[in-house]
Amino acid sequence: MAALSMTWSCSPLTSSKFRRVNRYSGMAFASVKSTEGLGNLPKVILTSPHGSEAELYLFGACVTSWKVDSKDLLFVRPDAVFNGQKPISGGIPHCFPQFGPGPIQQHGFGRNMNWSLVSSENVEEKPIATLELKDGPYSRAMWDYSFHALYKITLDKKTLSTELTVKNTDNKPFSFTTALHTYFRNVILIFDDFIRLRDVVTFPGFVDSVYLDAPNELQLDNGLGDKISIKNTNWSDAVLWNPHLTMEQSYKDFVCVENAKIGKVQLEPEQSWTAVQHLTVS
Ligand SMILES: O=P(O)(O)OC[C@H]1O[C@@H](O)[C@H](O)[C@@H](O)[C@@H]1O
Repeated sequence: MAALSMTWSCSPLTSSKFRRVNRYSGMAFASVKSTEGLGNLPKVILTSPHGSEAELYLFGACVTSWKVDSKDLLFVRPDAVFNGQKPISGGIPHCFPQFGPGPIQQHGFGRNMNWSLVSSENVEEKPIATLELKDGPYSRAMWDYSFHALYKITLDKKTLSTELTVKNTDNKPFSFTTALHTYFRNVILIFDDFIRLRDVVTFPGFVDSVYLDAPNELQLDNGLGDKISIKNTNWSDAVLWNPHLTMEQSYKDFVCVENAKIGKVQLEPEQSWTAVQHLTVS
């Protein structure tokens, strides 16, 4: 029986002793690139060495495209505007700090403010961009609290992950509701919530439903040959929305499956809340 054994003598890793060799020479690298998108808005492109790509706008921290094998699994509505005034209607907009209608603007101001890119890195061939949003005069006029939100987007071969952390940086408690209002490209409107209920929810017409305490994995059959797993940690609720005839030109092309927190998140000063979403296509 053959065995291979190697003994290494340990010496400090100094640059004079070791020559760095590029294991992946000739291969593509993960990258995070800042550029300009539609309406001259700042855009970030994440490219994975495995060929997948994601695009996000700093305005609203909105991921507008997620391509695997050159196929975009997200959908941007044909009526979307890229003018830095109105939220981008498509991709993955944020609803923060309010989901739906209420005391402040519909779905809150998070999708209507400029976030900043605070870091970009490549970890184990995965490009990662982290965006930040803090309160300012615009948010304070509607919601008078100091907060700090971080949004980390990681791209892998077949997975797009997002991690949202909201911290209370005020000296008083606050509460909020929130969602990731994901628009999926779709043709046959079938939503298969197979993990817990083994139910299939179809979209025969207008659908606008909130599922409290939803399973932490949902499966979407987009009718285009893809099954998309929508897995989450801490997004306890789900929202399904398709506008049907109120958006006649495009309702057949998308469905929104939203990871949400409809029950309020209550944060004391210095406390934070984190929720993760993984979209994986197979
Ligand atoms: O047009 P907006 O503000 O982006 O909202 C779209 C829809 O968002 C969904 O999350 C809501 O459940 C719907 O009621 C709403 O119509």
